[in-house]
Amino acid sequence: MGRKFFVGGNWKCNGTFDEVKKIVNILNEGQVPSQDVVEVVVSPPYVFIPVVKSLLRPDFHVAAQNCWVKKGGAFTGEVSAEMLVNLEVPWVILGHSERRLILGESNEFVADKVAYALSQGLKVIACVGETLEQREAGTTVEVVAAQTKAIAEKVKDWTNIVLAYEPVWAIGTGKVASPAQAQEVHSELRKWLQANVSSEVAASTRIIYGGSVNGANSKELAGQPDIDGFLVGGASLKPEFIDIIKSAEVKKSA
Ligand SMILES: O=C(CO)COP(=O)(O)O
Repeated sequence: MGRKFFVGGNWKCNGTFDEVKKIVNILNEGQVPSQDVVEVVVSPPYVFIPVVKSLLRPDFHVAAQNCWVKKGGAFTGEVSAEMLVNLEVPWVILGHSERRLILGESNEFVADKVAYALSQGLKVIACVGETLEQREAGTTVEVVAAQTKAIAEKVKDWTNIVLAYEPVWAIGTGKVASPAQAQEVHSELRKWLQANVSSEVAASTRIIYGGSVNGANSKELAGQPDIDGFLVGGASLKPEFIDIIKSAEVKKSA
């Protein structure tokens, strides 16, 4: 199958110029498995992308945290996919729950963004996930399937998509999904892809987990068969991000 382990660090709206340079130093000094074993991407706020790109070790790559839904133009405050391509930013995170819930991005809007970013040559980390209310109502699988379906309706080629399952109740709360809870949803997402897209896409698409991942819980999560990596928030700003990257070794020896 060959799904290479993927670890993304989502810095969200954090950091000063000096703090960002410090984080990059920590990353540059970290001893991690080779690029054959793990793909590492960090996602600074837009304004820090150039400095991070210029200082970051060449085996780690950069992602933007969002981009505009279509070609740039008169859209004050937005950054277009073409601009990211122009700056040689290879990845973009789209559909993060903070954008869905705080900024009101719908499943369709996120799907349009994914399709447009891919059409411009970007690789996309597409996020899905349920709220606590939805989990308690027993609708988790329905919710993530609807989010994934909206994307599948607008995208034919899944080669450049990583799907990130991020339960909203686990984000920034310290309440990590148990390995079994995360595995269950990842397995359902893979089954959904198999039934609705293709067996090939189901087998090859990386499904990564996000929500209170840290250096202490990443190994056990990585041991689950359908967890192909992580999207890390808070802990990606700390030295333990290196330990999370190292959890890729669990897969290698599996
Ligand atoms: O939202 C996340 C990554 O995109 C997860 O955030 P935390 O790791 O801080 O819970």
